[in-house]
Amino acid sequence: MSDMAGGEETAADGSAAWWGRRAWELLEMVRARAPLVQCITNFVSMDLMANALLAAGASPAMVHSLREIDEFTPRADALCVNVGTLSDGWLPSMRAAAAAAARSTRPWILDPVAVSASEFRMEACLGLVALWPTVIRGNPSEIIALSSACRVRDSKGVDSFHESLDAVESAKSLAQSSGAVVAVSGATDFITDGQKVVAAQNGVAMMQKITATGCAVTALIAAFVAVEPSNPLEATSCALSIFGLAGELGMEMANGPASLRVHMIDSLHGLHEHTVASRVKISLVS
Ligand SMILES: Nc1ncnc2c1ncn2[C@@H]1O[C@H](COP(=O)(O)OP(=O)(O)OP(=O)(O)O)[C@@H](O)[C@H]1O
Ligand SMILES: Cc1ncsc1CCO
Ligand SMILES: [Mg+2]
Repeated sequence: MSDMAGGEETAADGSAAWWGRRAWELLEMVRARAPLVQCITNFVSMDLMANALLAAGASPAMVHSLREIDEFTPRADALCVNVGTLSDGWLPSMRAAAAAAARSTRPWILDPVAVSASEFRMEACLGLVALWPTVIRGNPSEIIALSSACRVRDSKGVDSFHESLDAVESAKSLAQSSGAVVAVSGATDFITDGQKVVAAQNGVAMMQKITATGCAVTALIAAFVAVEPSNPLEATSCALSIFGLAGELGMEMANGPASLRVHMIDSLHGLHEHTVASRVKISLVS
């Protein structure tokens, strides 16, 4: 709960203490409400994504058949669409679910994995961006590529070849053109609504050595936006920071990527108010 003692920290004023309390408040809301998050995601990420959502207190559902969308998507509290292992068969489900979420005023979040890998992927992502995602979260190369809507010739894979700071201007322009909050992950995560820019600095570099940590944090963003749909900028910033904090705590017990994966999930599940309030590192950049 927000502690207004002192009186001066009543808004997103950029103070670390305010953000720490806000992150705890939203995590508590996720734990209390257990939002149902529908995930249409890649085969690599399904397990980590579902377990990260469960550890945070949300309720994951990997539902992707076109025959279930009209019935199921309006009942979900948020939708996460991830094009990591995109195929002709799944794209219609992604489009239908995004449209159904938008129609039922449910937040939906896009993860444009490796958007520059092929024209098929780029066209698919541009089509999905046109369906009004609430948030778009990608690594720097993905956000730069999607923002400029052209292929990045030096990167064809799912990993990023850019630093997140390089992508801030691209993120702002993508946010302005799409109407979505755009988040770029990295050593510092940057989150923007096209005007304000927020930085979230939790996390450890080893998280990049576990496949699908980015996919999992996108799903966590969906859970946070589900409980705070009126403020996707704050919800997205807090989700990224909470996930990074779980990585930091997990790293204290890990020997490498495989054990970090396990300890990160345990840490996400066990987060306490004092740890969140004192270790969340979020600030308003501009
Ligand atoms: N150098 C770093 N230091 C600290 N945290 C990092 C670093 N790089 C990435 N992270 C964190 O790791 C998580 C995944 O981000 P990343 O940019 O690797 O996503 P991604 O490339 O989409 O991953 P994937 O495609 O494997 O799911 C995020 O929570 C991000 O904050
Ligand atoms: C490795 C990989 N390939 C397609 S999706 C995915 C998971 C990380 O995005
Ligand atoms: Mg990714």
